[in-house]
Amino acid sequence: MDRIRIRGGTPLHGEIPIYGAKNSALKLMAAALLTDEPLILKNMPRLADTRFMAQLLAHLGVVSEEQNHNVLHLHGEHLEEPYAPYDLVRKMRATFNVLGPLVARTGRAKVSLPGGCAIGARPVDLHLKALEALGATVELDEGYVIASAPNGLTGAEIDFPMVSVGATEHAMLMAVLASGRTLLENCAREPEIADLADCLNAMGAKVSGAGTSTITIDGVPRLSGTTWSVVPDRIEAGTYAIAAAAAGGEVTLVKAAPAANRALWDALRRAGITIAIEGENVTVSRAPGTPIQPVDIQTAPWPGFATDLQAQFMALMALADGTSLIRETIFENRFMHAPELTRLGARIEVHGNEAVVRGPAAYRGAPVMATDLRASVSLVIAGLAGEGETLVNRVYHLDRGFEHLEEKLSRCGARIGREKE
Ligand SMILES: CC(=O)N[C@H]1[C@@H](OP(=O)(O)OP(=O)(O)OC[C@H]2O[C@@H](n3ccc(=O)[nH]c3=O)[C@H](O)[C@@H]2O)O[C@H](CO)[C@@H](O)[C@@H]1O
Ligand SMILES: C=C(OP(=O)(O)O)C(=O)O
Repeated sequence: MDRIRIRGGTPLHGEIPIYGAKNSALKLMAAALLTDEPLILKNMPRLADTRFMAQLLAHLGVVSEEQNHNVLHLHGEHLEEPYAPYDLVRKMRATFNVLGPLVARTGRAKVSLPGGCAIGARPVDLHLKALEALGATVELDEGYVIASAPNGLTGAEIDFPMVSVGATEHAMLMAVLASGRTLLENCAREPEIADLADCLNAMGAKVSGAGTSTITIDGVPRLSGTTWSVVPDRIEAGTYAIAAAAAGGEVTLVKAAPAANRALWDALRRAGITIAIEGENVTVSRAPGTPIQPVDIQTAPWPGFATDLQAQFMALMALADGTSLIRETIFENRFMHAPELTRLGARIEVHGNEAVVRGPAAYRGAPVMATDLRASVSLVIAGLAGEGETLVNRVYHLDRGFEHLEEKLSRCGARIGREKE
């Protein structure tokens, strides 16, 4: 297993290109199941998660081929048995999104309940209710969902009782091939949802309202292939922005889709970090030694502060000149980074869904354990900002969501490398 070694204390200077969004790419890949024509995805991130999704799709009959570095060609001309076994679904959440497209295209599917970051219970009840509302019968049997709609899915009105990114996307992936109109209410509004809707429309679907709380879908009998470019990864961009704020220096994030991260820019500015937005690029700067102000944040569905940036922001707030309060409202167990940040010198008390972060702390390097994807990168940020050597173990979590992390940071002057444990 790999681990990452960081010698901290060096400010970051340079440019970091932002790649395509993992959380969009995975759902776009699932859309390949909806058509017998090729779906070509450009600006694809090369991650453990996208490789894993490609394996699952291959098992289902979608042939995938990397055409060059960031272009993935997917072709589901003839699907295999619509069965997604536990071993191919357990590692991550987005694999579950094959269920709806399989039922929509083939009339049935058997898909294992999903895995993903262990940041909460993460039920899939809303996904299953959407599938039932569209007319499928759904049974649970020994950890598998068995769904059937032999005569196809039928449009329906679905009012989600809570905002869910995955359920909104999954319902769209089902309803595009249903007969008649589907109205989705209380939808998530994340930029990745509009990306998926726009790609589906380019395939011939009729989806309107994505990016607002109400999405209307007029089903079509078949979809064609298309070529689509994945939106930039706002979480990757936000992570490097916070790294530059914590370590000091000046970093330009290239093709960073700044409009997707307004809540973060606002929080960083309140913390005293300079954020300059020019077109699609963002320059983040803090002169080393300039104090960081404490800022309270609360995670919320987009356009609120992203839960996927909460751990990274906590690593920054530990350095702030005073106490900040971080409230996590999306997942009930997303503070696993707090004890690891504490090992590096942070002072954090967790009470239920609130963390009180008492700054200013001076991070000092130590061996730490990555517990989930964004928690892992918060430890990298603390390592970069601190003195001495930090060893981040269990790096496979990081590889789920960050491509070329060490290379991108090294090019900005960080002393960071990967080694075998
Ligand atoms: C692959 C992917 O895109 N993952 C993202 C997606 O996860 P994911 O799609 O799993 O997150 P959701 O928006 O669905 O989860 C929000 C909340 O709803 C709950 N819930 C969700 C579905 C359901 O059927 N029942 C239910 O109770 C969840 O447990 C959670 O408490 O959005 C999250 C919130 O922005 C991000 O942190 C994840 O990085
Ligand atoms: C929680 C995440 O991913 P997943 O939903 O796949 O677990 C994430 O990307 O931060």
